[in-house]
Amino acid sequence: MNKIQADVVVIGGGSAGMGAFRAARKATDNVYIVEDYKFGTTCARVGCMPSKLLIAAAEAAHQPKHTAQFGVHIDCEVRVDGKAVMDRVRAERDRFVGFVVEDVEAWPEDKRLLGRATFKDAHTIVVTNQAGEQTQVTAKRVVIATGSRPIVLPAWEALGERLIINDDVFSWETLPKSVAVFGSGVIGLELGQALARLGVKVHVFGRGNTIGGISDPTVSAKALEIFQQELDMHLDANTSVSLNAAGNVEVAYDQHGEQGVFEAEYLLAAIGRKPNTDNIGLENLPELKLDKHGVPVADRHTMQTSIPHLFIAGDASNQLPLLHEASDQGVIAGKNAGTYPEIDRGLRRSAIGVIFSDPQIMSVGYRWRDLADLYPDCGCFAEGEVSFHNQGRSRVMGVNRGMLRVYAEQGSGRFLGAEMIGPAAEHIAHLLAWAHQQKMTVAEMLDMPFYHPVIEEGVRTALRDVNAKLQLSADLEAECAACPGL
Ligand SMILES: Cc1cc2nc3c(=O)[nH]c(=O)nc-3n(C[C@H](O)[C@H](O)[C@H](O)COP(=O)(O)OP(=O)(O)OC[C@H]3O[C@@H](n4cnc5c(N)ncnc54)[C@H](O)[C@@H]3O)c2cc1C
Ligand SMILES: NC(=O)c1ccc[n+]([C@@H]2O[C@H](COP(=O)([O-])OP(=O)(O)OC[C@H]3O[C@@H](n4cnc5c(N)ncnc54)[C@H](O)[C@@H]3O)[C@@H](O)[C@H]2O)c1
Repeated sequence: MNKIQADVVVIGGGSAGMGAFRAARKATDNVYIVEDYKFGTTCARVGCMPSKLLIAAAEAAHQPKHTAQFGVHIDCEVRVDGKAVMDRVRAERDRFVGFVVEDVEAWPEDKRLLGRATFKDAHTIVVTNQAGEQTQVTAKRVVIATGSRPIVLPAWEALGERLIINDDVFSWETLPKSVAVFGSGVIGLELGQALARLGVKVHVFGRGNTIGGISDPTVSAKALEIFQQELDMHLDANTSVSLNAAGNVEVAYDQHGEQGVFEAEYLLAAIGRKPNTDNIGLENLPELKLDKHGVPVADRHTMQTSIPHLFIAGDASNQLPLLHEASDQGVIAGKNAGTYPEIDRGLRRSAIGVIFSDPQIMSVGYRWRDLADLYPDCGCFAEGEVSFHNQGRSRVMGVNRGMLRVYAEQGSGRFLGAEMIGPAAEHIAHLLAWAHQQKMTVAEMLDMPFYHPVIEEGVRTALRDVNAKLQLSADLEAECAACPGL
């Protein structure tokens, strides 16, 4: 067996692992990165980028069919060429992946190991490549950046190749006729709506009437109302899944007494993702503290686990499975692994999440659910809102669907967070996340300029609404700082 002595080994060559490798190399050259499958990252290869390419095609197909409200009529058929759609998705995707791979190939070849890494003990990692050859890396410090994988229910395994995950969608040569999407979270909404707008027959099956992970009941109800107008959704159905005689997937469902059967070419599993920490030999590290999901517990500012020389980053950490978080966490973990035992608290930014459905969904800072837990029954957070139905610019543009709700702290008037479905949510999310990270009060936000007529004037309306409900005083601020959930 080949044997290597390393200062740092990074397990996983995705966005978090790449950030960790670069950051660790600032402290020492003796850093190795191990990738089990292919360099190129989940985000570029089968995640963020190809999903947004598919959504862009869907928007192009959707818009010409919805011009009549402006008195503009396109009196010809919109034709979707499934093969051309998927050709563009894959070609553009490959271009993005190409840039990532170029970066990786600029790194020293001997420091890049291809194969599956597993822990033998807290300093020893065995890497097994596809030919079955093994390399043993003895490392002073380790970063786990192994990402996540889709959850697949055991009952679905019998569907064989009719069961698909996001990776499969982006290798399609053309569009299928029908897909049963399981999960009405981020992936289910983004891919389900895009496929439906491209002419694929789609039914979405969810659980507990939740949609897009929205926690605010008012925003969630609005989102349900909007998406139910466009998509066939069964968000709280009992389902049973089988293969029929034609080899297609058959979903029999019962949604509160309404029964039906949906036949589809594929079942897309989008019911959440699971960190890749259950298959890397962590059982050989008995001193490692794990949470109830079997994921190593880590300090969010240092990414250090309970084994001081072991760090974790990205989806593997199960903290916030998003691309910018994976990159930030990777840099923090890699830097600290490079300089250990000297470690620093890295920058963790305000939370921001965007779903690229139409309308878009976003959340910033604390979600409504978090606040209900932090301030239970003490009345310490106030809520304000705006409906986009009569919002000036949104009506002008015919995108006047949705609702923004903002939250602020009593006493201090500090802006705490927001949830929204509606127009330009990806941009409004940034505006609000920057204000949140700056710890601005609602009054300070209202002192900022708002142009006319813009969709952001809706933000001002929501801020004014919450402002009117705020009571500001040092006494109340102290009282709220002592709320039982904080
Ligand atoms: C369909 C989809 C759309 C998405 N869209 C967005 C979006 O729009 N915006 C956003 O912010 N986020 C989005 N995400 C989430 C984002 O892609 C992830 O949060 C991010 O890619 C995680 O990066 P990572 O480095 O943790 O994992 P990855 O990039 O998956 O890297 C982990 C790597 O570790 C390797 N590995 C695993 N086990 C081992 C082992 N034992 N040994 C060696 N190597 C191993 C894997 O092969 C993989 O290459 C999306 C995800 C999906 C699935
Ligand atoms: N725009 C983005 O930033 C973006 C896009 C895609 C993916 N992602 C990342 O990928 C992660 C995974 O996405 P996801 O959509 O798979 O997970 P998710 O957690 O967003 O949604 C899963 C959904 O599946 C439902 N569900 C659970 N069990 C079910 C069952 N048995 N039957 C039907 N529904 C069931 C849940 O109620 C939930 O609504 C996200 O958390 C996000 O971090 C981000």
